[in-house]
Amino acid sequence: MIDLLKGVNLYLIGMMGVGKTTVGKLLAQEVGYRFVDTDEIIVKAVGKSINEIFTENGETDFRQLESDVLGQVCAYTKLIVATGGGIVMQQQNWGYLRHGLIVWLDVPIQIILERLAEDHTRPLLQNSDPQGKLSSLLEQRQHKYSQADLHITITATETPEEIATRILTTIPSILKKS
Ligand SMILES: Nc1ncnc2c1ncn2[C@@H]1O[C@H](COP(=O)(O)OP(=O)(O)O)[C@@H](O)[C@H]1O
Ligand SMILES: O=C(O)C1=C[C@@H](OP(=O)(O)O)[C@@H](O)[C@H](O)C1
Ligand SMILES: [Mg+2]
Repeated sequence: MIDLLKGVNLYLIGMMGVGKTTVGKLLAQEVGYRFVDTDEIIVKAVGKSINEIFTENGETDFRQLESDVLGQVCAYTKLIVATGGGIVMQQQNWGYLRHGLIVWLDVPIQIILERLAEDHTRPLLQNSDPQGKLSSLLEQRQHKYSQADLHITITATETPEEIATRILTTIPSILKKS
């Protein structure tokens, strides 16, 4: 697998809560790549949580930081990159993502809601109608996510380990196509 990838980065995209950060760490271990998370880099660079950045700086600033970080990250090789769910909405970001292989983790909204029910770290869901918000975000984003090289549809019972294994077993088929 490592030989097949030839150092090419893997970018995980998809809605918040689909498991990009969790599965990304496992993939990095399996492939022997470094793991990076664009949210984590932003938090370290700014010295504020994602919630604080959204509240104090605003989403527009966050999106600029996200693009800056992605632009810097894509200069490196041998990375598994977990992105934030909204990264697909800036056209400029696709130029960066296309440096590597793009994997869309696709999980039904109902499962995401259950996973994030007690989570307060996603500012876009801190309102009275998280289900409505997730639905409208997915509607805006779905056609962007669908431009990934690999679409992984995840069931309610699939573990992060099983998902990582499935991604790694499917990659050879998309590499042959390109
Ligand atoms: N396959 C899975 N099965 C059950 N829970 C999961 C799975 N993948 C992720 N989670 C949980 O869902 C939450 C969101 O996962 P996370 O990796 O942060 O998603 P993302 O980075 O896509 O927002 C975390 O609590 C994580 O432990
Ligand atoms: O979907 C989004 O717009 C966001 C997703 C979050 O990352 P995760 O997808 O890792 O939760 C984080 O970047 C921010 O809260 C905004
Ligand atoms: Mg994440």
